[in-house]
Amino acid sequence: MGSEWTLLGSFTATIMIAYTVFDKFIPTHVRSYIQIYAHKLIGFLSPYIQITFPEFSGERLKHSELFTAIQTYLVETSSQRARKLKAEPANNSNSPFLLSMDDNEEITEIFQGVKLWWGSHKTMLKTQSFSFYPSSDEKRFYTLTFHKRHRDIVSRTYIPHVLEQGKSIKLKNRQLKLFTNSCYTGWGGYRKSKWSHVVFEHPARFETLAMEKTVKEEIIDDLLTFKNGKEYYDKIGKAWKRGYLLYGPPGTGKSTMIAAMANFMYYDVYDLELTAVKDNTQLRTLLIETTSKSIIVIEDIDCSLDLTGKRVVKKEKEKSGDVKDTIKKAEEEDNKESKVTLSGLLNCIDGIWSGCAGERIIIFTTNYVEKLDPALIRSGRMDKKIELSYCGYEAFKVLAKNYLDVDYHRLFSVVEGLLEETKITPADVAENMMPKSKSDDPETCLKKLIESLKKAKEKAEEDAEKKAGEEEEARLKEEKEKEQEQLAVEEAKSDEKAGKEVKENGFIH
Ligand SMILES: Nc1ncnc2c1ncn2[C@@H]1O[C@H](COP(=O)(O)OP(=O)(O)OP(=O)(O)O)[C@@H](O)[C@H]1O
Ligand SMILES: [Mg+2]
Repeated sequence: MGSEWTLLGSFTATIMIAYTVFDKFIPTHVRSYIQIYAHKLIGFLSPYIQITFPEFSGERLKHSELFTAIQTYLVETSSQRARKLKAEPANNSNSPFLLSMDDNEEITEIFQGVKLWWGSHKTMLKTQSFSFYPSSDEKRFYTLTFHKRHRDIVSRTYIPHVLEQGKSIKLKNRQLKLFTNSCYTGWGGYRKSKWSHVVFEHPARFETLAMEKTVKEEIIDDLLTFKNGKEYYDKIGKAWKRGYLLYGPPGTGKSTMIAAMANFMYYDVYDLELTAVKDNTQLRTLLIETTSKSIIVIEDIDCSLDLTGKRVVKKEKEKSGDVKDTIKKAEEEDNKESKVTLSGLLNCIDGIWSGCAGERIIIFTTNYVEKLDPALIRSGRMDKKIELSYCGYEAFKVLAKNYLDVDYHRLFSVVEGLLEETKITPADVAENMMPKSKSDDPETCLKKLIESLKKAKEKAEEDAEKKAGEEEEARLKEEKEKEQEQLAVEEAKSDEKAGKEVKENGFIH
């Protein structure tokens, strides 16, 4: 700032020193007069404007969201520039502590060619009352100083920019949550389902997801377009939502992709277990309770809902093997209480889309896409269908980088050849390639993988041969049956003919 400001600074400092020195001797009402006139004098002489952002606002002294957003913004921008910093514990997993501008510290910032000064301050209120909380008497505030000719740009552009940035940084730094719904019995024996959550700390990222590069990029683009599409969705009059269907055999990375999406978008995950929801009404309540910027996941949709609307307990069936018992149990349960139906689910999804503002993604996963009702996966409900399939060479290279930290190895070409002839899931490739001891180098691990790929290939060939043999046997059997049928028809015909002749001629040759 110019010499004018320096002069003013010294003048203010002198006033402040005088104010501090005589603090104890001057009565409160005289002090406040001095304060008012000192500020008026400064305001009259100075071409600069100062805005104060207090930590608490309103009659009930609510924590100001404005202050929090500025604080977050300044933590990100000031820690590089401020010379007096303070370290505070952070409650996110990115870093154990946060560095922010210390009290009574000032930093400068240039925004669109405009110079601005941010100051961080703290005052102590002198209260008579006793408090257990020493910090409750502290009043913190930020000041923003700028030349009065920039008043418009600061109020119309800069402050909204700081608030928006602060909010988005806060969102990025918050801890993601994984919600699951569980059943409990409320008053009067009424069964309810409610969300409970844990911190979501899945390490999956798109970079470590093994799949074709082009498909991966397409999905990332789609997610980014969705994230930045608020205005577009408003313009076309559509709720800001997107539905994904992930399908493919077990172990191809459907759940891993959901975790990667959540980390990429910074969205909470609501893992909805339909079998723990009593009826359609409860389902609606659960979905309405979800917040925006979230991913609602219904895994194995074909197992959670029968497409005629009747719930089945396929997973249990598979586990126990005792089909009759499980069906009986499921029937008993169904008799005891109502159930979520396909139409109920569809209504809830459409309801939540139109009824709740805010960005939401809903993801269904299935191993059997062909079993799903077309109504469930029609465009508008499921906007994008993503197939996760067996491991190809590109996906293998990502896994090799993840697990062995190699970009290339002479054995890659052998693996490539075998992958073209074998169907193996990324989960199996990962399992076979993972080093089992410290002495396992990339070569050993790749050889192990090659061995299991060869075995898988042999087994597939054997299975194919067996299947071809069975098909041939079935074909021959069918042909033989047809021949016998034909023979029987012909015999019947000749018997009929002979019978006619006997009738007409009255004798047998
Ligand atoms: N495409 C992939 N990229 C990286 N890792 C993968 C991939 N697919 C599978 N994996 C690995 O295999 C494990 C199992 O994968 P995941 O649970 O995502 O499969 P899924 O498709 O959800 O299977 P399911 O249909 O049985 O639920 C994961 O923990 C991950 O380590
Ligand atoms: Mg899964």
